[in-house]
Amino acid sequence: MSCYLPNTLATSYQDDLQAELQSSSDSGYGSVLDAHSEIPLATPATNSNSNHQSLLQQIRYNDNRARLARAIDGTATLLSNLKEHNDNVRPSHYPRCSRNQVIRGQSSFNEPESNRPNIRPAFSPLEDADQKSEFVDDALLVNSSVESDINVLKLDLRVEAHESESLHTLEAKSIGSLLSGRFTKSLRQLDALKTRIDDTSSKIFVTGDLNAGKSTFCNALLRKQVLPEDQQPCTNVFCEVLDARENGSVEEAHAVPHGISYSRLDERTYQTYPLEKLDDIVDDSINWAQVKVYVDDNRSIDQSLLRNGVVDIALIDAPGLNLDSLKTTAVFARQEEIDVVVFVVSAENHFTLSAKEFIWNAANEKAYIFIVVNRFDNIKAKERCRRLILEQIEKMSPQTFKDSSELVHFVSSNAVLDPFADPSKVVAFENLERSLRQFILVKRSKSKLAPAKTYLELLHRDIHTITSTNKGAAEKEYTKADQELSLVTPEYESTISTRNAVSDSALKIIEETCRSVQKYTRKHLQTCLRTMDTPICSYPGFLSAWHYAQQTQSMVLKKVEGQVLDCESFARSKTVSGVDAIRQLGLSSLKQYNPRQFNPHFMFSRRKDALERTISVCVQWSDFIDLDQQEKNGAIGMGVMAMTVIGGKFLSGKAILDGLLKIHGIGGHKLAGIGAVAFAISDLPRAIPKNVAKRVQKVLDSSDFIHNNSERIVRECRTVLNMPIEELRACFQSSIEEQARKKSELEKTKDESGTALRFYSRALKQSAEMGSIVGKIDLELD
Ligand SMILES: Nc1nc2c(ncn2[C@@H]2O[C@H](COP(=O)(O)OP(=O)(O)OP(=O)(O)O)[C@@H](O)[C@H]2O)c(=O)[nH]1
Repeated sequence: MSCYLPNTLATSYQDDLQAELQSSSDSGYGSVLDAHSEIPLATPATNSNSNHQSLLQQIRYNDNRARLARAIDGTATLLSNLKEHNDNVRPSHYPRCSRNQVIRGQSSFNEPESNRPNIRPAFSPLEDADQKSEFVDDALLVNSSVESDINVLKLDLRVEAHESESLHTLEAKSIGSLLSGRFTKSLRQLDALKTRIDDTSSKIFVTGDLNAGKSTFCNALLRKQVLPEDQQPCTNVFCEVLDARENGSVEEAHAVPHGISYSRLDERTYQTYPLEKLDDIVDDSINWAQVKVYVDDNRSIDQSLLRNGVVDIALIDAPGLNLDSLKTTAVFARQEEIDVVVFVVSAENHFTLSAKEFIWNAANEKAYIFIVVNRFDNIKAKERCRRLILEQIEKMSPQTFKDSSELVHFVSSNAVLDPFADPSKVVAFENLERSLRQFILVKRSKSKLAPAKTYLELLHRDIHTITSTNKGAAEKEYTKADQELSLVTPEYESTISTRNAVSDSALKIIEETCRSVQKYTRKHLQTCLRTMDTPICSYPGFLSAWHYAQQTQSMVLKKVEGQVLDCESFARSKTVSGVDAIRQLGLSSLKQYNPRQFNPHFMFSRRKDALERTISVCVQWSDFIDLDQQEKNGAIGMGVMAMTVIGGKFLSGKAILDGLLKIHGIGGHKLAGIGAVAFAISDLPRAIPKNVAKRVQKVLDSSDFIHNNSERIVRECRTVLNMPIEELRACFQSSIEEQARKKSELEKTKDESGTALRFYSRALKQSAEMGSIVGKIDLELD
């Protein structure tokens, strides 16, 4: 476990150290130590500064690590929210922009230009919405230019979209689902980065020419004689030196056979040896692929390399390089967990061909290599040796040569554990150790923290682009819905009130029409019935009295029926006017109103109408005598009786006459009878129309003829007039329903886009803040 200082403590301590360093004449590592000389120029004061700087770097590393860890957590939460919104609320838009817009965008992240990843400049987090709104046109659509705008959240639509779908036909849902996949992938990546920056283990890979003193160098670092040293090449197996606390504080060696994946907890994967037996194992490359050497290092964290307060370091002592081992060693050095490659070269031999090839390749991959020029004590012309070696390094790794004061050290490793050695050699080695510690931190910062920082920056640029796009789209959608609602709502309310007003007016038209028709019908029929007792046809004479009565009755009935038809005709014309008036209401108030064809001739054309207007009456004997007048003449009782006896039998005038005479003869008042008969005959032209009218009237009264017909006619008018009203209502209803549907959709859109607007505004702000924090993290530890 590493010992991290709390951030607040770290910051205050950092400030103190900074102040102290500023007051010092030395500004950094390079000026403190002449790394090319075995005899250090450092004084105790400068050594102290160097220690402080080393500690300061540790603090800064831990501070950066903690800030990146917080940024990763915050970004993961933000990304989860974006995914949740995209998955469950509404699919996100994917930006489409032109290259011009990309060029116009400026990065706001506080990072030196040279350190920025090789990506397009993103929009400033606090950029105004106008610029963004240009960015969101056709937001749902994508085109190839989008590839240059989005990095880690980029949708590879050529691969991810179904072949049959062109980019422009991808629906919002499909884009949302593709984005969701990207969010998930990015969340996984954040998780991996968090694990990576939380990982405190680090490996130093020590390689070099045969017999250059690699094992001696490792032992010097450990301040312990652990690895076998020999005059002749003896290390044939990769030896990894680890802290014994990782092995329950037991010092021992685990020899791992070829083809076996080592697991400390699984004893089947290795064979255990005491450290004293290492000589036998490291030589035996036939049986062992690698050896794990657990060593106790109880020194304080500022002295111990295995446990230095920031990282848990493992040292790997590799077999000496030759043409056979070159390939294997190069593969080993390339491993992800190798943070630092230390190349040990003998000052006496300089670089061999294998060494040159290895450094050349490793320099290309790891950029910087820490070079230990060992056995410097054996060199007399030290300056010449240093110059020659540096010239070689310049050719192999220009980067390493550039920082050679920090990365190239001329030492004598065997002096460290030699109690009689020249102290200056030990000091030189200690300076190497400090450089190595710094180098490890710098490398670690680059290998562990830099990828996290770069990824977070890229991700926040993408999140910024996507949230800007979505915010812009939501804003546009909200404004549009709001504007449309401000038109649709009053229109909808107006349609409802117009519908009510039109309905009232139409009902009024119906009532007025029906009232007028009813009034007309009643009055007309009543007048007709009152005036039908006047002779209606010419009297053909006594002998045709029966025919006269029949004709009179027929004409009376026809007259009544005619008057009913007249009323119907009046009602029809009134109805036509009413229908027209109602339709006019519809035409003036509805945009889409196509009334059905109306044929007024179909009114009153049913069989029922014909029956209602027809009167069924038969001619009767009483039609021939005016009973009122006979009563006055005193013969009523006899006449009535006689007529009752023969009533219905006479068929002609002669028969009537005979009948009348018999009636009066039987009564014994012959003369009076003859007189009465004569009167009755003479009264027939007047009596018949009067009696027929009276009887018809009676029949009509008893059958409620006027009322029934007026009701029938009015009912028909009402039925017909209701039709255009129903049409109008239906039209209004569909118009209102359409407007209500549109209104409800707009309200929903406004509500949803308002929610999205608030959500993306928040996300944009959070991303801008986090992006800015990440941008300010300076991983340079020098
Ligand atoms: N004079 C001198 N001798 C050294 C120095 N460092 C190591 N040696 C000697 O060099 C010889 C080889 O040292 P090793 O540490 O075994 O070399 P190596 O590189 O590990 O050897 P292999 O891995 O087996 O190839 C030993 O005899 C060491 O004592 C040094 O700085 N000065």
